[in-house]
Order: sequence, then structure tokens, then C-alpha cells
Amino acid sequence: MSKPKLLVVEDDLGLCAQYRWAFPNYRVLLAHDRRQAETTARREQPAIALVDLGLPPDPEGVSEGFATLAMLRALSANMPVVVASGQGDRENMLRALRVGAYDFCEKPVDLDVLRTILDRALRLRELEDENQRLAAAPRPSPIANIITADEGMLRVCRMVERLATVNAPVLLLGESGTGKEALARALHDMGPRAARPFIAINCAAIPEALLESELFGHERGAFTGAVKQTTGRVEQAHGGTLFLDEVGDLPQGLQAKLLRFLQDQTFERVGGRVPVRVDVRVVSATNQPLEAQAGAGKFRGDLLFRLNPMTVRVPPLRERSGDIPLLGRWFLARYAHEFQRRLRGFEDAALDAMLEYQWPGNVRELGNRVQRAVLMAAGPLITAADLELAPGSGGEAENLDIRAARARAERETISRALARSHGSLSNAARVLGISRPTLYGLLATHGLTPEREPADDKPLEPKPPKS
Ligand SMILES: Nc1ncnc2c1ncn2[C@@H]1O[C@H](COP(=O)(O)OP(=O)(O)OP(=O)(O)O)[C@@H](O)[C@H]1O
Repeated sequence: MSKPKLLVVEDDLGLCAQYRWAFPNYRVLLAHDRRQAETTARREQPAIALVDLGLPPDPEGVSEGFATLAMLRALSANMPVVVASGQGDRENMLRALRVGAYDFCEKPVDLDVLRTILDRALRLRELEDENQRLAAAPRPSPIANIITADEGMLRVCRMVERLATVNAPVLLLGESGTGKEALARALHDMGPRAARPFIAINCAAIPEALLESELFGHERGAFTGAVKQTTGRVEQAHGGTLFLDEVGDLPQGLQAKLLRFLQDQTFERVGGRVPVRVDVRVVSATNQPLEAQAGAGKFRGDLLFRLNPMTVRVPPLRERSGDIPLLGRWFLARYAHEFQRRLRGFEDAALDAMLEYQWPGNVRELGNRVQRAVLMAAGPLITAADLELAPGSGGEAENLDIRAARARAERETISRALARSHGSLSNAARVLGISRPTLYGLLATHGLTPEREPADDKPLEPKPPKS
């Protein structure tokens, strides 16, 4: 690996010779005044710089040193600049720090101290470069089954990744189809209980009369038709995770029983007297405003308190518009592979329609529409009609706030440009009529991360989905 470049701006030739030998881990580039420093910095793009404040034509003052510092900062904001000045010149040292110098050292320099300062400055530079690289590159979701490039959703994924290792109950809040069950499964799969069962139960889908026995099991003879002892979902989840979907729909009587179970991990089967003890981690989900329900007395506040020491809010798909084309293409590849159909992608009008639509059923609805479209499409590109979306049919909820509307329009336009240019930032910037740096800024403002996709003229390679 080539050595990092260190630009030394120093008019004392003796000192220059000393520096040349003192830093064998760097390629030392020498400049004796501001003009030379600028030429060398532009040509060589050094990683860091060491600048003497007393430079010609003002070797006794500091004006040239400060001008050189400002010039180097303007050329490359990432390049740490260390300044050197006479002993006791603390005022100028502090002034240099205020205008952007990374650190200072007093003359005559102690080479060991200076070496430590330079090494630390270089490390900082490397970290900053790495951060910028990571910020510009699309970050894959840390969860295999969750496809996303949205900053908010990536935060959710990282939170789930961290919560997977702890045992506390987690409550997932979000609209239907946003991926709550997929995240609950990830909490299980990424944690220490992964080898044990993951048992899901939808509290809204089972008639109230059967729910207690479904959850907690029953003893033989507990009710008509109870011909043998049966274990419930709670018991089946022993050692693993119990996922209570639509927990907001749990009837009041069962809320009390669940609360007791959460308090001491024991319960009785229906018709039974013997307490059964199990070890399960409870993850629950709801799309209802549980706090408001608790306030209105419809949901027990003490149960809510037990269920939600950790709450994860999953954003609806319409709030992560960058994910719409990304997930659309992912589902397209998946279903094209499954149904053996060669499709090249979406028509621009179809992408526009997808971005305008509000997706009340979220990711599940997107998957269903793309699946149907893959089967229905007559040509190589999926149309809005294949998706059963009318072009321009979106927005039901009218928002008249002008700033919000502008931000929404900007975000949607950028998403569209990214979708059309298949993640190529240069192309997207050209389509939008802005520079790449401006586009970078806007991507950061809107929390959008560009995806990388193959060129549009190639058919989509059918690739099996991750499962
Ligand atoms: N980001 C994603 N990437 C890939 N697939 C996803 C993503 N989010 C959701 N899905 C898929 O969409 C479907 C619906 O997700 P899921 O069942 O997890 O939603 P939910 O919020 O639990 O819905 P409900 O509240 O209706 O039960 C599932 O097939 C799931 O795998």
C-alpha cells in the first residue's frame, strides 16, 4: 500500500531536511511558501498537512501562515492541518484552532510529539473518509428478509438487531403489512432463542370463545368436545418466542390472564388448576393506538406497561417512498422467477403511479399487486394498468401545508429520477437538472439512499428471493 502523503509547508530548509527523515511512514511533500503549497496540494491531494505560521513574505508574522491554512481548508475540508509556531505563541495557536486547524505544535518541535499528532490526524482523516463513503453507499439492511434503503426503516432494523439479544418484551407498532411479523421473526432468529420455536398467533383472527384455549390450552373435559388435554400456543413456544399479533384486539378477560402470565410466567390451562410454568419471550404487535385505548379503558394500562418496555415504530410504506421502486423490483424479480416470466421492469408511468399511490396495505399490498401484474403483463414492461393503479390516482389525504407539499414533491421527484436512472446518481442528477453534490445534499435531507440496479436495457435476471 502506498504511504499517505504529508504536505509540509516550511521555509526553513534545515527543518525541511529533518522532517524528510523524521517521518518514514509518510511520503513527505515539501513546499516553502503558500503558492507552492497550493500547487502541490492541488496536484498531489495530500492526506494531511503541517504548516509553519511564519512563512515568506511575512516570515516574522503569521499572515501568510493563516492564509495558507485558509487556502488548504478551502481546497479540502477533510484534510487535517497541523500548525507549527514559535514557543509561547498560544494566542495564534488558539486562533488557528478556531479557524479550522486540527492541532498545533510549538517550535522547536519535539519530533516524537509531532509524529503522534500527525498519526492521530491521519487516523481522523481515515475515519472521516470512511464515514463519508458509508453515507454515500447504499447500506444493506442488517435483516435478511427486510429489503429497504430507507434511513428510518434501516434505523428500525438496527434497533431490532440490538433488541434480538435481550429478553425483554417488544411491542411493534405499525400499519397492517408494514413488516411487523417479519421483524418479530428477525427478533427471534437473530437472538439466543433462534433454535427454539417461534409461535405466532393473530388475536383478531380467532373467535373470542376459542382464543383462551388456543393461547393457553385446555384440560380434558374442560368443555364439550375437549376430549384430550391440549397444549396452547404459549406452551408450544416454551424456550422460544411468542408473537401476539393484533394484541389490541385481545378481549378484556384474556388481557387479565395474559398480564398474570407476563408477571410470573405461569398460567393454568382452561379447566385446569395446576400452574404451568414456561419460559417464553413475548413480542407483540398492533396497528391500534394502544395508549389511547388504555386511556379510554379499552385496553389495560398495566398490560400495556408489561408489553412495551421496548417499542418499535415501523413506518408505513408511503413514508419511505424510496423503498417503493426498490421493493417493486425485488418482488418483480421474485415473481418473474417463480412464474418463469421474462420481464424487463416497470414502465416509467407505472413507477410514477406506484410513487403516487398511498399503499394502505403497505408492503403486503405492493407484493400482491406486483405478483398479479407479473401474471397479467402482456409486454416486457409492467404497466400501471397491470398493477391496477390508475396513473396519477394517488393521494387521498389532502395536505395543504405548502412547505410539506414542496418537500413531498421534491422527495417524490428525486425518488422518480433515481428509479428511472436505476440508482445512477450522475444520471439522476442530469435528469433533475442539478449537480451531483446538490443531489447528495438532497438525498441526505430526505433520508433517501440510492439503490444500485442493473442497466435498464437488460432484462431483469430472475433471482430467487432471500428466505
Ligand atoms: N421490507 C420488506 N422487505 C421484504 N418483504 C417485506 C418487507 N416488509 C414486509 N414484507 C413482506 O410483506 C408481507 C407483510 O408483512 P408482515 O406480515 O410482516 O406485516 P405486518 O405488519 O405483520 O402485517 P399485519 O399487521 O397485517 O399482520 C410479508 O410477506 C413480509 O414478508
